[in-house]
Parts: sequence; structure tokens; C-alpha cells
Amino acid sequence: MSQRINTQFFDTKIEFLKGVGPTRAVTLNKELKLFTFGDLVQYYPFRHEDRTSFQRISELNDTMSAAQLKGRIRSMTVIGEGHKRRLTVEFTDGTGIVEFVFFQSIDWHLKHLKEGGEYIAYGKPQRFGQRFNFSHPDLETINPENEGGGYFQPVYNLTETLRKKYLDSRFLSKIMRSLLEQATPHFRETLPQELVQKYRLLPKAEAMWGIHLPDSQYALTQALRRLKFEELFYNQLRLLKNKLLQKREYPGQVFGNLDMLKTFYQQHLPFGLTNAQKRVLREIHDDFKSGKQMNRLLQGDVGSGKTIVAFISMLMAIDNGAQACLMAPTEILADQHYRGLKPFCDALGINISLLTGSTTKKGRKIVLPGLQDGSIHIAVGTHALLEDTVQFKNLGLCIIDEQHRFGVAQRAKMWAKNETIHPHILVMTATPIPRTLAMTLYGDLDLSIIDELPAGRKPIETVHYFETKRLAMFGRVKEEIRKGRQVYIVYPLIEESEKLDYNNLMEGYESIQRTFPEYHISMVHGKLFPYEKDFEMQRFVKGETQIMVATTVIEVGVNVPNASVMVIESAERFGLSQLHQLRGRVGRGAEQSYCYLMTGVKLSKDTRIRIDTLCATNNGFDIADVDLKLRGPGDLTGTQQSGLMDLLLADLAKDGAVLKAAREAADEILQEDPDLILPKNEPIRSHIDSLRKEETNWSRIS
Ligand SMILES: Nc1ncnc2c1ncn2[C@@H]1O[C@H](COP(=O)(O)OP(=O)(O)OP(=O)(O)O)[C@@H](O)[C@H]1O
Repeated sequence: MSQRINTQFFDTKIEFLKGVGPTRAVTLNKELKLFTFGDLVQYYPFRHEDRTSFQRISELNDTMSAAQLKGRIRSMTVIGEGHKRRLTVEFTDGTGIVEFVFFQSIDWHLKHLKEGGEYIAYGKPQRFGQRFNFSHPDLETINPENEGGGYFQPVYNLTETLRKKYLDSRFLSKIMRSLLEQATPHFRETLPQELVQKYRLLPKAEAMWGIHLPDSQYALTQALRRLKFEELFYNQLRLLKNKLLQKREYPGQVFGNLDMLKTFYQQHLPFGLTNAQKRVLREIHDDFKSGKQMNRLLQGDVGSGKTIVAFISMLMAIDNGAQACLMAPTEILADQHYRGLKPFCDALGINISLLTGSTTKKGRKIVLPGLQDGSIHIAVGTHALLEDTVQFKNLGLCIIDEQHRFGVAQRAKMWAKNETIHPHILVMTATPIPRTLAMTLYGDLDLSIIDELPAGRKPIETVHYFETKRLAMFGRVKEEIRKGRQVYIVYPLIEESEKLDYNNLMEGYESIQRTFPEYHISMVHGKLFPYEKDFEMQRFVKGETQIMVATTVIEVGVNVPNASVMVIESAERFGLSQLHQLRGRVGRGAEQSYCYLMTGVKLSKDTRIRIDTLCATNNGFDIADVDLKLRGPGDLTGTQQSGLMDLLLADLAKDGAVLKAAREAADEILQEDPDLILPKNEPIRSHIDSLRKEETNWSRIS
């Protein structure tokens, strides 16, 4: 989120800044989209080089990520020709000799560097034989400003054109200094004093100096903390304020009657609910009683029993004269939910129907009128439910399984299916999202977590096998099948190399047929027609086949409790959360289950971490944390574009503590002053005003 500083001073064009002028201004406009003082001052460096002290050549070692030397050029030699040409420079400080190597801008260096001249050099030392070598070090002549070291050099993102024109980080830090000198009296405090004091934050102006030109590591850390806090505070304030508005503006149907639920609970529920399931149901019921429209995210690890929570929530709606729908991301899942819930519905006298892309015209002719006249109580389906032709008499609850496959737009579409009084929305996800991410991504939803697995589940034992040990793995698989268990063998399928993957899958299938001639095998992949998928799936569900060879179509939600082995082929090609999801297809009954990760022999560092993490833990939330660190939030959710995530400074993988504090602060302020009218909150009001000019995200909020 931009941290716009809205005073006239910051609207001044950068060409008027000392050291810039019209020509450079045009380049900066074009290359970095920097037009005004405000743009420039918010162009933050992405790191700082520690130029506080000098190292001696005799002290250099291999572990240093960078070193700063002060010395003299002994000689310069050009070696090679054409594009193999390079310049080597011998440099000494009296304690030893190092070599600088330049592959580019050789002529420029020859012109500007002088043998015998004294310079300060900064770069990464690398040992070559007896000597240390610096590739393209940063060289400066010694002057009164840099002679003693003692400063941090900010490093800005630059383009090639800028570098060619010598508009480099040093240039930017110079103009930044002159800008900050002028700007200091113009910075407005964007946070209320109370917050600045309570969270011991630097004042805005000081933080702006600190992030560009800190005089110590401490000053930099403090500046970053203050600015990240501000960014996250406004991010959370917006989400919480939205939530507040929604609660205020949108009434919800009240579902107070629980008769059907009690009958179900006493007569039909095949197991006792876990405490976590009970707690979550209470949270949902509290929402249903509140008279406000519910918007809740239900997170639960794989196999934690979300479906039954969904069903009981639907019962509450139906018991009170409303209809409910459950939307799943794939036909297989929709079908599974339908088959799983149908017997319960039959026992309770509830009409449930399935609506997917493969529902026939004839089928639709029954389902659509049934939903419209209210005789069908529950619709289970895929995104086919979103179509305009699907109309409900009184949709009271919409449950969306696996939200991240649906967009926010779809959520809104479901919302509009009841114009009189919007349905309650429950979003369920089995991909645990780290708390920090959930707070920013779904910060406007209430959060319920099922953090407990049903009793009697044994943790899945996960083992990594290199391809060379395949036979040993097959041996263990056989053992399990002999005990009467079933096995999944999953192959990756990604679009770019679909054909290749398909061939792999077929080869795998044949080799499995050869290895297990005595057993029956099902195969499911994306090229099958839905009815074929369904047929194969059902053979496995019924236990007619012992092995299911599949691509990731089975990734989410498939529930066959007798399956106790999951073999993941080419595991290096899957992301961590996806591996966890796949593994979650086993361990759903009382038997000990196993997950075998097959990989080639050469593993990258990231793959190693993924495999080790999976072997070490079954906890989806811990896994999500590692995944966030490995992949970053955008990749994890595919929501980089959503606008919710465009954080400039804060890193959700690392700044969890700041985020928590910022959310707490935003929450406290809104509790006390929901409309932000108290005089002490004036800085917030005027900051939002300036943000609103730039960002539509804020425009709804008054
Ligand atoms: N309290 C419970 N005690 C025993 N078994 C339970 C309980 N709750 C659910 N189950 C069973 O656990 C299995 C997994 O439940 P469910 O399919 O709802 O998981 P889930 O949370 O949707 O997980 P996933 O997202 O992996 O599909 C099902 O066979 C279900 O019947």
C-alpha cells in the first residue's frame, strides 16, 4: 500500500530538486515512474551496504558477504579479446594484494581509474588460489565524505538505462539526501500520537531518514519497523472497517431453531464431534443468532472433519425455512459431498440435489424448478451453481469449499442469489494459511479454526525414497495391500508439459500393472470424461480396486478411509502445500497410514527443505509457514493481483509480530471510535483521505 504523503510540497516535480534537472527527471519518470517529490521519497532502497568500517586485505576470508577496502591500484591489465575481454586490477592496502575483475564497461574503467590512484573498494571477496578476487567491485576515489567510512549505502532497484547514465544508487542517495533535508518539516505524522508512543515507533520524518540514510543498523531497523507498522496498520484498518460496515449494513437471517440438528445429533451422527468441531459450530451458530450476515472462513487441516461442520450448519438453515448450498471446486468433490450427505438427508426428510457441468438437461429440469420453489433444500455442486439460471426461493447459507480456487467475484455472485436478505457465507479451506496471511487476505472475514483431528487418528508416517530404491517402496506397498488396504499412486500433471506427463502416467500405470499383476487398478486423470472419472473413482471407493493411479485431480477432499498408502511420484515437482494435501488423502481411518515421496537423486535446496519438512511434521499450519517462507505470499495464494496484498515493505513471512501489533492497534481504535471521529484520530482520517485519492480500495469506506 502506498504511504502517500499528501502535502503540496510532495507534489513538486522532481526536476526542481537540486541535482536532478529536466533531463534526468525525464529519465527517472520513464525508468522508475518517479514524477514528484512524494514518489521519490517513497522509492525505498531494498537493502543497505554496511560501509561503516574498513577491512584489511590480510583479514579477508571466504565467509564474508562483503568487504570494504581502502588502498591503491598497483596495475591494470586487459586480457583476452572480443567478448572474452576482461580487465584485471591489482589493488593493495599494504597488508596484501587482491585482484578486481571487470567484464563490462572496460573502456570506461580504463579511462577513469589510475594506476597509483587511491580508492575505496566495496564488494564480495572470493578466493582464487592464494589471492582474493572481487568481481565488479564498487570503486570510489577517496574524499572527505567517505574517507572514514561510517555510513550505510542504500541500494535501490535500478534499470540498465539508469546505470548506463550513471544514475545509480549513489546518485539516488545523493538526491535523496537533498530531498530529505528540504522535506523534513513537511512530513505529516500519519499515526495518532497514542499509537506512536504505545508501540514505541519512530516519528514519521525520522523514519523516512532512517529508511534511506540510516546512521546505524539500529536506526534502519527502527525505521523499517515504524514504516511496516504503518503499512500493516492501514491494511488492517481497512479490512476491519469493511467488516464493521458489513456487519452494520447487512442483516442476516436468524436461525434460532435447532430441532433437526438435535435429531441428527442424537440419532444419526456416526461419531462424537471433536471439541474443535463443537467450538466452530458454536461460533457459526452465534453468527446465525446475531441478525447480522455472516462472512466466516473455516480453516481446518486435511481430514479434520469440515464436511460434517458444513452439514450441521446447513441443517440450522433448513430448520429455519431457508435453503443452503455447498459449492466444491471439482465434480469429483461435489459428487463425493453429495453421496456422503444424501443418506443423512434421506433419514431427516431433507431434499438434496446435485448440480454440476455434467448434469443433463433432463436433470436440470428437475433441479432448477425445485430450487426456485424451495422444495429442494440443499444444492451441492460446482461453479455451475453460480449460473444465472440457478435461482433459489430463499438461499440462507452458502458454503464454499476450497475458496482459493474461487475468486472473490464468485463469492459476491453467491451473495447476490438472495436479494432480499443476503445469504450467510461460510468459506472452507483445507489448505492451512499461515495466520499472518489469513489476516491480510481474509482479514474482513471472521476466522474459525479446527485445530484438532478426530480421536484415534495415527500420524501418517512419511518416508522419502530415491528412484533407485523403488523396489523397496513397492515391497512396502504390497505389504499394505495384503492387509486389505488400498493405495494411491499420484503423478504430477502440469499444463506446460501435459503430453509428457500423460506419457509418464501411462508408463507408470503399465509398470504398476506388471508389478502388481494380482491386484485391480483404477486410473483417474484429467483427460477422462466426468462419467469415466466417476466410474473409476467409485470402483476404488467400493474397494473393487486396490490401487488408484491418478494425477492431481484427487488432490483435494477425496475421502476413502480404507486407503492407507499414498505414493507421490516425482514429488520434487509439487509444492509443499500440495504435497500435504495429497498426503491428507490417507490417514483418514483408524489404520496406520504411510506416505512415500519418490524423487530423482538430485534435489535442489528448496526441494530438500520441502521433503524434509513433510517427513518431519503432519501439521498443516507448520507446513504452511515453511511454504510461505519458501514461496512468498503471492505465489502461495495466487492472489498477488487481488490488491489486498500489495504491501511495499512488510514481508508476511517475517513480519508476523508487527502485523499482529498493527491489527491489535487497528482493532482497538475501531472499537473505541468506529467512525474515526475523535480528534486524536485526526491523523488517521486525513491519511485515509489522501489514500483514497489514489486507491479504490478505500473508496467505500466513509
Ligand atoms: N469427530 C469425528 N470423529 C471421527 N471421525 C470424523 C469426525 N469428524 C469427521 N470424521 C471423519 O473424518 C473423515 C474426514 O472428514 P472430512 O472429509 O470432513 O475432512 P475435511 O476436513 O473435509 O478434510 P479434507 O479437506 O482433507 O477433505 C471423514 O471420513 C469423516 O467422516
